[in-house]
This record gives sequence, C-alpha cells and structure tokens, in this order.
Amino acid sequence: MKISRLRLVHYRNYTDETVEFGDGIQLICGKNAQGKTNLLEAIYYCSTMRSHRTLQDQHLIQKEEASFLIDLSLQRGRQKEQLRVCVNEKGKNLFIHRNPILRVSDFIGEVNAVLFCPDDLQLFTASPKVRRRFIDIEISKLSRRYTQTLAMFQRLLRERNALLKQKEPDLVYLQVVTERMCACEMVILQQRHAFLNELFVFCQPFYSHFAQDDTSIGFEYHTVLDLDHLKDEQLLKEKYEKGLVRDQMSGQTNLGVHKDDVIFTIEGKNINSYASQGQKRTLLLSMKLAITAMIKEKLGEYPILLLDDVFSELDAHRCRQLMEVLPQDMQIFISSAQPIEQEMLAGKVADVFEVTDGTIQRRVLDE
Ligand SMILES: Nc1ncnc2c1ncn2[C@@H]1O[C@H](COP(=O)(O)OP(=O)(O)OP(=O)(O)O)[C@@H](O)[C@H]1O
Repeated sequence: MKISRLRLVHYRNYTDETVEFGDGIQLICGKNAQGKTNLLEAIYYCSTMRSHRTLQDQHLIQKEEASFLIDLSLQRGRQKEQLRVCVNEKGKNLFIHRNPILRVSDFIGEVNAVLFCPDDLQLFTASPKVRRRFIDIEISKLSRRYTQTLAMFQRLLRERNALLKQKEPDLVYLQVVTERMCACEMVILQQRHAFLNELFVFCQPFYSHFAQDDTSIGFEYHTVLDLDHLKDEQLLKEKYEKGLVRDQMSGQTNLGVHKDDVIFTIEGKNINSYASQGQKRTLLLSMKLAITAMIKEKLGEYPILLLDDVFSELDAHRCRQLMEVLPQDMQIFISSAQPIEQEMLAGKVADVFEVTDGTIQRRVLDE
C-alpha cells in the first residue's frame, strides 16, 4: 500500500497543500513547529479516523476555519483508490471514489498505517485503558471480525450498565445481554491473546537486532479468565452470575475484557521497574516493526509506516540499525527536525521534503 498524492485543506497549519509521494522512504524534514507531525497525523487520521494527539476533531481544523478536507490517492498493487475525508463541527463526511460512506467503521482500514511517535513510550506507564486501546487498534488492522465484535461488546456493555443503574431492572433481559456479552468476550480475549503471542514471535528478532544480545522480551496478559480457561464460556457466565449483586450495588459491570491489561517484560521482569528508557524505546520500535511484518504476512501487503521524530529518539548507531532493517518495499514516512545526511540512510534511497510553515517542497538530500 502506498500514498501517491495527498491534499490537505485547512488541516492544522496547512491552508491548501498538495504533495506527491514516491515509493520507499519519504523523509519529512523541517525546523520545529513547521507541520511535520501534522502531516503524519493527517495520514494516521485517515487510517483510524482519530488523531493520536487529540480526541477532538475540532482541534484539527485550521484556526478560524469551519472544516478541513483530506484528499488521499492510494495505490494497492495496481488498484488505485481516491479517499476523501471532510470534517466540520457536525461530524465526518467520508467518500471513496466520490461515493459517500455512511459508517465510519466501513472507512477504517482503507488506509492501513502503523505509527511510532515519541509519546508512545507512555504505553508502558499509562493506565490499562491505553494499553487496551493499543491492542484493539492494532488487531483491528488485521481482523474486521475483531473490530465488529469489539463494537458489539461495547454496545452491550453500555446497555448492561444502564440496566444495572435501574432500581428494578428486567433480570431476564439482563441475563440475555450478559450472555451475548460473554459470547463477544470469548472472541475478544482469544484474539487478544493470540495477537500478543504472535506479536512477540515477530518482535523478538527485531529487538535482538537492535540490542545485539539475547535479551528475552515478553508479556503477561491479565484477563477475566485464567489463561488455561480462555475458551471456557460457561466459566465466564458463572463469574458474571457470582458478581451480579456487586454489579447491581455499584451500578456497573466490574469484570470483563474491558478491564484487561497487559504487562510487558524484559528478561521476565516488568519493563517499568527493570528496563532503561533506551530499552523501552527499542521494544516499542520493535513492536511497531513487528506489526508491519504481521500485516504483510496476513494481508499480503505492507501497511504505511509513520515514524515521527524517530531519529531524535535513537542514537546514531540505532538510527543506522533502523534504516538497515526497514524493508525496501514499504512506504515509510520519517519526520525529522535534525539535519539528515546520506550516510545515515545506510545506502537506502529516499524522497526528501522540506516543511516550512505549512508548505511542503521536494528537495535534494545533502551529501
Ligand atoms: N488547528 C490549528 N490551526 C492552525 N495551526 C495549528 C493548529 N494546530 C496546530 N497548529 C500549528 O502547527 C504547528 C505544529 O506543527 P507540528 O506539530 O506538525 O510541528 P513539527 O514540525 O512536527 O515540529 P516538531 O519538530 O517540534 O515536532 C504549530 O505551529 C501549531 O501552532
């Protein structure tokens, strides 16, 4: 998958800018606060329908404007696709080849993008919700069934919580909702567990490449059922039955996959208490690269990789190691405020763009 052309209108500090991209590495250079991250954010927005920096679409609209527009020309093998995203205060209007797409979930996944950015390090220290969101976003790039099941589970959970808040809820209906939730949860927790297992199989070689030692990395998945009983739907239903009085007293559902967490480990120890900042960064980057490799294996083509400010996060040696490991046939956007020299690219060819105050110019790399 590759973006051949991008137009941003009233998006953040871009008034009306069109740029054509090539294959392989696309270096997005420029001083601080010129619009490099905004460009990567716009691409990521088309992939997930939300920004990685704000939950409010209004923040993405250029100051004093009423809406923004992103036009994106996408190439998948020989197929070309034209995507349009218009956002105003009323919401999102989405088009594929000028045909309106009414459900946001039908648009998500058209652009498959994996993002690495400096704030991602919070993944390890943030609340379990952030780690669940990370897992959910990444699995939804691989499985539409997962996205749909998760959406269904979230609807049922809201419904169950509303029933639990009633003084005299319809207990028969409550049980129907609970049983439907359990069915969704079996899919979700099995897919989460399988994804994490596979992620770390793909991740270990990347980590070893960067660390140049045999440090082992891993994870512990904490969910509502023991790992030996991940397929035991009956056990899950019994847990809900046992927890019903507590749920009614608190007016909410106290157990389920919406409470899951994952702990990342290095040498079997919790990454937060054991690893250096450099090791955390290396693990995170390895995880993102592993996800691109998983997508290639499962869907037959690489996603678009967005590396925001990655060079400032790594020392010169790791930068070279990163360039060496990036596949030739993946389109990769790398933003950098630091000057980039040919030597840093480890022999790779790159298209170079200079971003200045919301404008983008193609340029030649310094020797
Ligand atoms: N809604 C908006 N309207 C207009 N300008 C905006 C809006 N949101 C952000 N900006 C501007 O975008 C610029 C920041 O762009 P961006 O975050 O892409 O910087 P950057 O080039 O990645 O910088 P750095 O190298 O420091 O990360 C700032 O000048 C900011 O004021």
